Amino acid sequence: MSSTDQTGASFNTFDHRKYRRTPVLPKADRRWPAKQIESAPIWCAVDLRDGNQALIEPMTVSQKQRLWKLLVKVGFKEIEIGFPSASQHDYDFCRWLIEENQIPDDVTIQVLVQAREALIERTFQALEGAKRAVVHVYNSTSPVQREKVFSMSREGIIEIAQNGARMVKEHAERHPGCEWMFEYSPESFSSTEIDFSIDICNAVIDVWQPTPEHKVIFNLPATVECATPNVFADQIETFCDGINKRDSIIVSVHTHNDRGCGVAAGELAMLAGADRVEGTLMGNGERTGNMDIVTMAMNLYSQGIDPKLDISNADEIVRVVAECTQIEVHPRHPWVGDLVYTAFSGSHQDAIRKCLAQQDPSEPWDVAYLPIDPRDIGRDYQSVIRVNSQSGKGGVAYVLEQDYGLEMPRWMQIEASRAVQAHAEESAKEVSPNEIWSVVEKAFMKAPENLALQGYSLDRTNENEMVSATVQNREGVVETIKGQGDGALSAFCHALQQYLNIEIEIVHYDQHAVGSGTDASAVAYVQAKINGERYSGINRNQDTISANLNAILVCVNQASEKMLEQTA
Ligand SMILES: CC(=O)SCCNC(=O)CCNC(=O)[C@H](O)C(C)(C)COP(=O)(O)OP(=O)(O)OC[C@H]1O[C@@H](n2cnc3c(N)ncnc32)[C@H](O)[C@@H]1OP(=O)(O)O
Ligand SMILES: CC(C)C(=O)C(=O)O
Ligand SMILES: [Mg+2]
Repeated sequence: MSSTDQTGASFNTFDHRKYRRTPVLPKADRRWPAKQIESAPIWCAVDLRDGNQALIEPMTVSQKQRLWKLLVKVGFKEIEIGFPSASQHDYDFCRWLIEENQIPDDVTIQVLVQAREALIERTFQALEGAKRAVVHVYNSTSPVQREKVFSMSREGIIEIAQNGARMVKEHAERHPGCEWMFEYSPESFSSTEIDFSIDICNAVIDVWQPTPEHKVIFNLPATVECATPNVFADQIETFCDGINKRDSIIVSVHTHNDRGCGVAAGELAMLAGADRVEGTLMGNGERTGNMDIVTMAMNLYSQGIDPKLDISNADEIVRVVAECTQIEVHPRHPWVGDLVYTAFSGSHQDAIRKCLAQQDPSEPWDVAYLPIDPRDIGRDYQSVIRVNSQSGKGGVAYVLEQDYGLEMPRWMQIEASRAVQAHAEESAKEVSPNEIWSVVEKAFMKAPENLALQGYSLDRTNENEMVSATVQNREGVVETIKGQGDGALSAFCHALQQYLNIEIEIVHYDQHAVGSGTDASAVAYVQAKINGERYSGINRNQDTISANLNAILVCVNQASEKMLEQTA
């Protein structure tokens, strides 16, 4: 297939010449780049409308009810509940909210409607009995919509907007029992010439006559995201500068994510003057979705700004949204995906483990690779470090410390990590904490029992420790061996040296307690050079000396096994 450009030349498929660049506004007084976001915007959740209209199977009333309850729980004070004139489901849902008193006093519902008489009438029927509501009316304003969809001049499009605004106002006046608020969206704002966007909104102002006490909302959508976020920010700043009665207007933005910058555009729009942000949880919505409110709220949170939304139970949010929309959340979704606080790679694990160990709970969060404390959103540290073939000693050490209480010295971490790495490479899979333990147990704790310790006694004379130990060999013969040294470990090595006729030199030795009180035990780590080769052993025991002697026995047994293999 081919099409033609303005000069009559044909385009191929995947031919970039087919597309036009979005112009950048010639703006001399750009102020937004020097600003910072200081506080959360007024949030409006549009999950039940924009999110819903994009689903393969729109939500049932009961799914909407569930999502509504979640939105209220998360703390939204403005919630667009649907397009009641478009479907019976949306109408019934609106009636349920009102008739069943489901709307908390501090929450305002919002409904969307086209600028069309019959639809506006039906919308007000749906809102009968509401205490407070935002009626959101829209029509599209961009050149392509004007020329190809509506076949109208700018004047005709302004007339649609003014008629819609007038009808909404008149209906509201007929229902004085409700505290009404009006919202107008020049749909496709981001693709509309900025002077026309300002003109059409000023024309709506003429109808609605807002005041600082009774403001109206102008919601400026990037209906289809078509440029870099800075271009959108320029449009918002220019709009804020040019609109009449700015003090009577709440400037709202509603970005979509076609280029993957929905959140960035929303954030830059706030710098440019937007007061309010519409979006959805995890960004469900038309095509690539709406602006993701969870992401923007967490972006604020991670900068020390109160997002005015409670994302502390992220897993519940993810679960309910996925169940209601039937769309899974990607495991790498910003802030709330399953894998976003998990490090597999060695150097990341090492840095995280060191930083977590130094993090003072009374100091600001300062942990490499973890932009927030995962516990803030209900995640635990358990899953922060996971091990596969990309992992290093830090990860293995972290898992063994967290799950099994082993505080391995650095040299032992290196040994353990080698064994786990070899296992991971062989299996080509993630290695679970259980498997890590099994690998370490097999390699360093459970060497074949060529020699087993049955008991020992110590006798200290002058500077020397005398050890007398009962050992059983693989044939079941029990013997008492004796040695002396400047401590129990060296005395035991001396005894083993004589008994087995081998050379033993302790290269590393460490030990620590695990637990406290009657549950306390000791863990000993020993690395020994036996007949010129290094072996490492770990033993955990109620008794510290037994832990030490057993750890050296692991090394000796490994060496014996190797010697047996070599002579076989
Ligand atoms: C960017 C957005 O998300 S906008 C919101 C979009 N959401 C939805 O459309 C979901 C709900 N909508 C619907 O279910 C249907 O569109 C309904 C029930 C509201 C209306 O359905 P229908 O009357 O069958 O018509 P349809 O939506 O196709 O309307 C197109 C007509 O309305 C006109 N129209 C479209 N939008 C608007 C508007 N905002 N204001 C005034 N007229 C409009 C069109 O020009 C067209 O007119 P024509 O029939 O004279 O050619
Ligand atoms: C109705 C409007 C606000 C909309 O959803 C959009 O333009 O994306
Ligand atoms: Mg939208």
